[in-house]
Amino acid sequence: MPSPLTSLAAAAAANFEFRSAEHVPETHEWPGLHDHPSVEAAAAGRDAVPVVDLGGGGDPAAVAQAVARAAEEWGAFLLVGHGVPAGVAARVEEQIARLFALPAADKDRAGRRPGEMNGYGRPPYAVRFSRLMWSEGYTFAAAAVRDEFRRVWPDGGDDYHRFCEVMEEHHREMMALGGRLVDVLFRALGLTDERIAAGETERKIRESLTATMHLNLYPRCPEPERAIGLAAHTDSGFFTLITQSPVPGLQLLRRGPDRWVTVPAPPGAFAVVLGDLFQLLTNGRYRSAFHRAVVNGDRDRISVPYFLGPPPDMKVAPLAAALPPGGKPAFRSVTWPEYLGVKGKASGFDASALAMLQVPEEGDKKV
Ligand SMILES: C=C1C[C@]23C[C@@]1(O)CC[C@H]2[C@@]12CCC[C@@](C)(C(=O)O1)[C@H]2[C@@H]3C(=O)O
Ligand SMILES: O=C(O)CCC(=O)C(=O)O
Ligand SMILES: [Fe+2]
Repeated sequence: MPSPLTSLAAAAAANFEFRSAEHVPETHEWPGLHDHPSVEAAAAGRDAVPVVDLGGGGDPAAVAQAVARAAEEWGAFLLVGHGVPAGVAARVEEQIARLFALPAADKDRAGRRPGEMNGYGRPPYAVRFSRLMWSEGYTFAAAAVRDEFRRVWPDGGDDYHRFCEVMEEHHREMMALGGRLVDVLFRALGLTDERIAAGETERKIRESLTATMHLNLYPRCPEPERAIGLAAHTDSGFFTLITQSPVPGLQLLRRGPDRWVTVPAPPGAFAVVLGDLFQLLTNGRYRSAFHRAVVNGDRDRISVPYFLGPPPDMKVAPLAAALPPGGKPAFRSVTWPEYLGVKGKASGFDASALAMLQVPEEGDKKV
């Protein structure tokens, strides 16, 4: 793991102005970005990013089969036919562009404080890296938007109210869609409708979902090959619904041969990315997706990941219904904050951290 930024470099970088940059400075230059080639998603074949259509008329069994394949092989898919009105994403993007265009002093009032998750600034895992990413971010609990954004607009006002209304509309739509998607993912695992509706754990998971939003602005970059918008990682919660500008930038790592597949960004589609806790919940059957965001030489890009996961005090364990007959859970139970602690100590920011929660199989030697 590269050493964290020195305080001097961090201070210099904090004042960095993306808009006036003609080059990528050393503080933002990432080595190893092209260790694997980047490829466009194909229309068919092994690099075709799976598309799941929830639209009416589809055979539920066929939808479940498509979701199971996507979740097992990619840990990600594009979601269409979801019923969320197109205007919601357009309004969200407009408001986020306005937020990030505010004077630095307004945004810095909401700066993320050390040890805190919420606020304006670099994403939490950025402390692990010695280089800076080509992006601005803002993280907040989706249910607390009004309190959070008083930090940016202490006096309230029209801009504040409009921003909050639009984020709340997005939150309502995404939470409803997230609940539907939990059921679809469970059905794809082979759970019966009865179990999904009435199984105690299954119901608890659906009804207690919590949501965090992280707003990303990737400013146009004069040398896009030398910078990264968001370094490669897996998300740690259950799954993430990503709204993105019609500018591709999200990439998924595919193995054998290793390559970064760029996810298309058709208007109206959400990218769904499974996180590590869903991998644990399904006893390893579904995979979290290792992904990153690249930057664009001509255009800004905005993405709005909506992270869904369990409440902080809920222990997540492999679902009984996901175990093979007579099989044992492969992982011990963990809360989301406990898992973030485990992952924070691992060498990469990916699902390999789950290995630390693995239950030794019978017959394994104790060391
Ligand atoms: C809910 C969360 C997921 C996240 C950590 C966080 O508490 C809030 C921000 C999320 C984010 C966004 C950028 C990448 C990421 C790895 C990070 O550092 O912050 C993810 C975190 C995650 O999924 O673990
Ligand atoms: O910008 C994107 O499409 C991906 C964002 C992302 O992976 C994240 O914020 O965790
Ligand atoms: Fe992510």
